[in-house]
Amino acid sequence: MFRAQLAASRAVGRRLYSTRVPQSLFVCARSAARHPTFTQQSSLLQKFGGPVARRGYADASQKYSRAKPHMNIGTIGHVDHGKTTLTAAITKVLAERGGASFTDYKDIDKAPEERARGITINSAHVEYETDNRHYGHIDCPGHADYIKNMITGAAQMDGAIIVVSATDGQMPQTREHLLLARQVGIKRLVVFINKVDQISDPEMLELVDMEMRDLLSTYNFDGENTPIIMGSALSALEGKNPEIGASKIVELVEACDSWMELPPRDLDKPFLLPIEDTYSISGRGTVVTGRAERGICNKGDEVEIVGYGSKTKTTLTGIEMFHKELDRGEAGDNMGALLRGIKKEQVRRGMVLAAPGSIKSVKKFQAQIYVLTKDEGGRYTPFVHGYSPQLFLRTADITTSLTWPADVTDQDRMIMPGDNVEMVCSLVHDAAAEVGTRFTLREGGKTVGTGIITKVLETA
Ligand SMILES: Nc1nc2c(ncn2[C@@H]2O[C@H](COP(=O)(O)OP(=O)(O)OP(=O)(O)O)[C@@H](O)[C@H]2O)c(=O)[nH]1
Ligand SMILES: [Mg+2]
Repeated sequence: MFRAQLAASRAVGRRLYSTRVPQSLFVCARSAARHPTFTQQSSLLQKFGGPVARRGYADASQKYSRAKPHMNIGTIGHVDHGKTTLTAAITKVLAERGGASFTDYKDIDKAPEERARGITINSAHVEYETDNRHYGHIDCPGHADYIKNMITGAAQMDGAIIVVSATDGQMPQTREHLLLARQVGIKRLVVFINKVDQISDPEMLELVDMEMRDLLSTYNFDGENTPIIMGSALSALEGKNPEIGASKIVELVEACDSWMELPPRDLDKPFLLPIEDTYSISGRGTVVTGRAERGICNKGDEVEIVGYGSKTKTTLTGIEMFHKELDRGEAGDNMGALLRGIKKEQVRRGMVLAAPGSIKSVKKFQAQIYVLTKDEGGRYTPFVHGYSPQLFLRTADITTSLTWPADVTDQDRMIMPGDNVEMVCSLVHDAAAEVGTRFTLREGGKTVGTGIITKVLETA
């Protein structure tokens, strides 16, 4: 039965794509074999496309359309609360309405190339369209061990759907993810209370609703007005109980459209793209991927690779998004960028691609840091001057030592969970950063603090 559903939604997906491109897809498929786009050749295939793109149908004649505004959202929340099921359900329901190609649960969670390359569970990307918007959607893993991925995944989000199981209510990672969402600049969330098929007592649902509104307010979100949708992702995915299944997915997507605001894109600022991943494409060069944080870039532009001791100039020879070529990339785009004459070894995750001279790489800075409490998933015990956690800044992951600024007289003072302190961070490697850049501190699989740079003390 499932297979029939899959085939049906793929047929919808095919129709959708074939109306977008003037040629029949089979022609595309043939020409794609001769002129594959560079993301197609890379293992990005799974990450950046629905079944159509993944099977190699897209080709260079498919230009990325900017007809609808693009927004990056995703599912966050506690482990097993149903984030992946919900992601699959959204693509299924929208595929039936012609706005997506169905990506099944197993395709999101167990991407074959992830297995082949031996990466642990990574954030997975899917795309879909509503009447008003084009969404890129990241499904974040909820397990505490995968929080590192969640941080870089969440860093690409303009808005998020926080999934809470009605059977459990809010859990430690519900809180941790809310804090991280705040940290990475997400302003508005939509709540999906999942698994309502398992709840018979409406008061229980009311309680989860109230608790979530409180929690949202605690983390400075608009607890009162945030849309909360109650439904069952599994029912929607299995095509059962439409009153808590498909219709709730439609409500959820409408809530995303109306409540989440398109973020202002910093188009006037110099171009900056934090590098998330790198790929080597035989015969063409090296591709870096990530979400452009600010500015615009054009094919042929000169760019600089900054961080980890590098300050290398190169030329941007190709730009792609969701397997479609672009002449221009802009802030908010989740893109692949082809670099001229750069070897894969010269670039790595954590570096940035930037307009030449627009950002410096720093080694030491002063920052305002909030130390998480144990209830927020942080440390149970205080730490002292000299403490060395991992610092996550954009896509970079660097060991740092934390010390008191010289003007603090009591240098032996302990830093308690829940403290808000100004400290000096000395990095083992340099990273592109400036005043106002936010970061997270982690230790042994836990987020222990979050911070913002207030003063640069030493550049690379
Ligand atoms: N009864 C019921 N079960 C559900 C529902 N949604 C998801 N599940 C089940 O809950 C389990 C976890 O679902 P996932 O979608 O994998 O959860 P997740 O949040 O992505 O989990 P992680 O990625 O590991 O954090 C699976 O067994 C699902 O079938 C629902 O609406 N009702
Ligand atoms: Mg999942």
